[in-house]
Amino acid sequence: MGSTGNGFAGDRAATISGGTVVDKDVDFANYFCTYGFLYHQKEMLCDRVRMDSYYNAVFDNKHHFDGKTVLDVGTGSGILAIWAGQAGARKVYAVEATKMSEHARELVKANNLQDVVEVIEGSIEDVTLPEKVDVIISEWMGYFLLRESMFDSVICARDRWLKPTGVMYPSNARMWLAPMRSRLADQKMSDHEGAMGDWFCFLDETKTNYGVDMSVLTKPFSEEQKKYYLQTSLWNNLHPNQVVGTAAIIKEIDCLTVTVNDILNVRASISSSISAEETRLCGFAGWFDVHFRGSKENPAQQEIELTTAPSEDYSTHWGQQVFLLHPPISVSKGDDLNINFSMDRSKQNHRLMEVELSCEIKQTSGKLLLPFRNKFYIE
Ligand SMILES: C[S@@+](CC[C@H](N)C(=O)[O-])C[C@H]1O[C@@H](n2cnc3c(N)ncnc32)[C@H](O)[C@@H]1O
Repeated sequence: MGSTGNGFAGDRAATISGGTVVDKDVDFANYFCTYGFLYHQKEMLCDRVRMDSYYNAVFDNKHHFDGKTVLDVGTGSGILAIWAGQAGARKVYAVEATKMSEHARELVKANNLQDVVEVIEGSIEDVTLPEKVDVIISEWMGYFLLRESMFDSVICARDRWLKPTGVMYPSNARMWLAPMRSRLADQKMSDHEGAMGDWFCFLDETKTNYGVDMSVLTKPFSEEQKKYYLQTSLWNNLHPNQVVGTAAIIKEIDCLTVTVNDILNVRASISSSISAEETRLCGFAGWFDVHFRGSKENPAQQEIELTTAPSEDYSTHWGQQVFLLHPPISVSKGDDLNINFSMDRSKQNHRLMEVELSCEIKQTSGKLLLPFRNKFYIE
């Protein structure tokens, strides 16, 4: 119907993402391949917080969809495109890079929307649509919002296919950071010590049994293990009482106007105050929220929020990203934290992130503790 999709497999062209040249085959093997499995789509479809937020955003704001044209960027199973169709869209273009598009097409047909929803297999960057759209809907958020860098593709779609009067679903996004406590810090430290203890046994045995001294590899092995156990951020669903100080916003995004350049990195200088009595500062937790507000000219009738903040009642498949300190630091209520946060894309893989976090702690007495600076990897 006037639209073309390039199959991904075998297409060795390179694309540019945020200034990085990306080999599409490598990207497919490293990133897209898991999205081709139904079990993975099902994990997202089972996330009630995610599902309820998008469902309510669409059906509480039918005026954005009724009789309109919609583009679903990365339709996966087709769920968001189907909802847009059920909410009265005249036409929905549902673009998916992987073979999941075949399941999406079947699902659309089984729900009698084949005359409205057109599933297109291909990368959104390569697809040509026959018209511009009123709404772009997409679930593009990765861990700590920006991991996966899928939002680049949504921005590309917006710049090419959204009418000047169009709206973005979601319309806004924010990243948050807060001090936290967790036993994970001790566990990771002990796992690291165990791995290094095991290495030294291995060195002895290799020398005794096979006559080769491998101790020259101790330094690189130790660096590798340190990165794995102590510097890689962790997925966790925290209880709110593990957040021991005020949370601060480190990035705000207006999905209608943001550029890829704006999301290549995140830089923030924030302060936080310890709110728990005597406790251990074990690290920092990062999470995000997105909002469905429509646009200034065409606002939502009902604003919807999707939050991945620590909650007693709900959890999401995104959880929170935890950046642990080794060793933890004793802090008390009223201590002030000045935190510098920076996040950049990994040079090896534009979908992964590297974080630098430094912090200065001023106790209520006025005494300054030794500042620290740590590097982390969001893998
Ligand atoms: C997080 S999933 C969301 C799937 C579905 N929209 C949902 O909400 O359940 C993102 C989907 O976007 C697809 N995707 C990511 N980047 C894409 C691109 N550049 N072009 C087309 N599809 C893409 C992935 O293959 C994946 O199926």
